[in-house]
Amino acid sequence: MVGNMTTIVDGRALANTLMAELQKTVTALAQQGVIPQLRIVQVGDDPASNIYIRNKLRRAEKLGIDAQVVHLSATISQADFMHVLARLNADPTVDAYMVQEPLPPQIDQSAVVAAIDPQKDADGFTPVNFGHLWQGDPGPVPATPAGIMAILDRYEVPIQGKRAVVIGRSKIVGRPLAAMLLNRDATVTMAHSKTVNLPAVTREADILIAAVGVPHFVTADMVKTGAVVIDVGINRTAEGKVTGDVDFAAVAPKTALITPVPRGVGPMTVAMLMQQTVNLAKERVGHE
Ligand SMILES: Nc1nc2c(c(=O)[nH]1)N[C@@H](CN(C=O)c1ccc(C(=O)N[C@@H](CCC(=O)O)C(=O)O)cc1)CN2
Repeated sequence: MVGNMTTIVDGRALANTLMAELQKTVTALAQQGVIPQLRIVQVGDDPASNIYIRNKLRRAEKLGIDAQVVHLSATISQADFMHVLARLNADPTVDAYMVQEPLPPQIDQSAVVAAIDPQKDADGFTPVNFGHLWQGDPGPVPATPAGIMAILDRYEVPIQGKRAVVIGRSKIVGRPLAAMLLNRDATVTMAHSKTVNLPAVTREADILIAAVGVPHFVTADMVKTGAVVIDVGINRTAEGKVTGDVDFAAVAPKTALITPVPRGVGPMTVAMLMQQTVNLAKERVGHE
């Protein structure tokens, strides 16, 4: 049971709405002879990555984006990997590409991200684009936090002046999301594994974002009544199901709005990647 006043976000429906809007741009580009070109670099065969990549390919095909996987061996060397990235950077037919994470241990992830051409950075992970984001002048931005901001906006959650607490400081979610919230004039706290008295910190939040990677980490006592709670967790149970970082059943009745897992933030990640690919393709055409 969820409290009367709780809104449960439907991330899949919202992603569909945004994609229907994006479809108009893709159709207009196609009329100019432009098909956005996305490449997804996959190293090895991580089962979860296979699912996410399949979702991305499906979504791209439906929209009319040409998305192709560059599949590399799990044992590829750093040097060979860098050659693949150099080829993608130099290929004028590629608008945007991303390197699916996680990467195998022999690969230096920071070096990989730094080697991506910032103008083809579908994920918004490069240091250059990260810098732009933190300067309040964003270019391409990471898809998951962009999806969270889209949820907040489409569900008309006020951000300016609100206290936002982000639990988790990853490069994919926590750090860029903190910058995005700050750019929208929230008062942002970044909490993490070394934060002292975390429940006292999270109880201050008007907007609480859990990006920890621990199932049911956020319990009801950590949440202020009437808060907005965004669950970024994708944790696999022993039964192969997906569960979030928030104890949904206990927390939801206290909230004004909450995202479920699955069908909350996850589908928005794929939608935002599509949006970013189209933006980068548009920029290329504009620059021609
Ligand atoms: N280079 C990147 N690697 C990874 C990213 C990323 O943004 N860029 N994010 C995640 C994986 N990811 C996208 O790549 C992703 C995760 C989850 C979903 C999603 O739709 N989840 C569904 C559940 C699907 C399931 O059954 O597993 C949901 O929440 O409803 C899409 C994309 C890590 N790597």
